Amino acid sequence: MTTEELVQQIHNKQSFLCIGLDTDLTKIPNHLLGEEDPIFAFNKAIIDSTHSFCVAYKPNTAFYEAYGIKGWRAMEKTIAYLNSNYPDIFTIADAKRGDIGNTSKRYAQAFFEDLGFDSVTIVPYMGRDSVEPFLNFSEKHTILLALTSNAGAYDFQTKKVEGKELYKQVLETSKTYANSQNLMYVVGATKATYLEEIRKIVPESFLLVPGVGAQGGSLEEVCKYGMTSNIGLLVNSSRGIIYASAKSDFAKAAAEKAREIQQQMATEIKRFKA
Ligand SMILES: O=C(O)c1cc(=O)[nH]c(=O)n1[C@@H]1O[C@H](COP(=O)(O)O)[C@@H](O)[C@H]1O
Repeated sequence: MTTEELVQQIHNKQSFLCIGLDTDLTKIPNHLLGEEDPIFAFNKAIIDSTHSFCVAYKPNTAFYEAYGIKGWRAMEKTIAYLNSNYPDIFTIADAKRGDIGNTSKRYAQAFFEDLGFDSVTIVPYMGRDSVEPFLNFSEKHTILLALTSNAGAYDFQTKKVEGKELYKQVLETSKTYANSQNLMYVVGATKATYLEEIRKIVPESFLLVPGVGAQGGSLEEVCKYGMTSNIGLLVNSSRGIIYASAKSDFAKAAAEKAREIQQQMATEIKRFKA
């Protein structure tokens, strides 16, 4: 999917919501456990009930890999279901990969070609040759961790190296990579005030912003510091939406939660344009 198509979808739906499919068998409603593939059954119900309120879905691969071959199959079925039923939706494999060049190339093939995701999250620590193999794919997006939402982000990402914070170096250096137009960045919603500085370095890039909902980040602050004329934001919530209810009404409850966030987003878009 091109960035232009993503922007169009955001305007059409008045939403820049990404729903995280962090599907956990210990949290899904009991009645689904008797299904042949409970993870896929849960995802399908969540997708069918929420798709009109969001523009992206982000399965975090850890939640699938944890169940071995069954989990991987459920992820394959989920992305195939999205691609055939809701082809306008942007898909993110939250896999946080990155390795030496020839290995990264294989990861890129796995997520972009075999599974058919639009994007994948990548750890920048191994540098240029670990990221560029992902950037080679046209109409695919590489989402580089810049400043993450967790407390450990302060261990390295905000530390100064040669006078500049590491997350700023990640942003600046990655702009020199081949095909850097295919880059997006992760910035945690819990670090919204940093967005002002981040926008000075990447004024137009799309940012994936996880951390509203269960982690307590503020949508209003994210928009205040991070929104651009193309919106430029994909704000993710996982647990706060998909586990809104653990009963048989789980899909309806998720839709209500997603709709609530979509309406806040529509207000933020209006406020920005005013
Ligand atoms: O790359 C991510 O998506 C990510 C980066 C980050 O800095 N913080 C973060 O929470 N995430 C992911 O975003 C999701 C957040 O889930 P909730 O806290 O349940 O909304 C999880 O899948 C995390 O792995």
